[in-house]
Amino acid sequence: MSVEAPHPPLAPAKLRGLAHVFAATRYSLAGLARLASEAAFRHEIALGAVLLGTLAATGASRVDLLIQCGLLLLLAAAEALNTAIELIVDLVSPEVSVLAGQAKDLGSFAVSCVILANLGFAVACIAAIV
Ligand SMILES: Nc1ncnc2c1ncn2[C@@H]1O[C@H](COP(=O)(O)OP(=O)(O)OP(=O)(O)O)[C@@H](O)[C@H]1O
Repeated sequence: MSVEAPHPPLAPAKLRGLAHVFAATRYSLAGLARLASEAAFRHEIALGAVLLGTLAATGASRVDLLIQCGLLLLLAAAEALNTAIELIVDLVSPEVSVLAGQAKDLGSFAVSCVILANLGFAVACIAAIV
């Protein structure tokens, strides 16, 4: 008698219209909850609070604050994609390999670039004010 292997859980059915919008919002919130469990993301939130607080305290314009918020959102997006890369690499290559290391290093570099853009913009704004 042959024993069948258990089926992997099926992906959710494709939705359309408003149901798709609500489902996409639910998936995004689940992604945000997963990201919040990453120490790096919590450090970036702290960095964002410091940058926005410093800009506000030095009298930066609303436009500058909006641009900084946009750069911080880009940082959150980069960190989310970096975390996704790390999860996929750990899934397909849990053993040490050159390609796995390079994939993770590239994700880290992407995050570092956006952190530098945030710091550079904040410093330039503050230097222009004081
Ligand atoms: N499977 C692997 N093979 C080879 N090198 C790896 C592997 N996993 C991780 N590394 C190396 O270790 C580094 C850190 O990987 P790790 O998964 O611990 O990321 P992390 O410290 O959690 O990153 P982050 O702080 O961005 O979440 C990688 O950038 C890579 O250089």
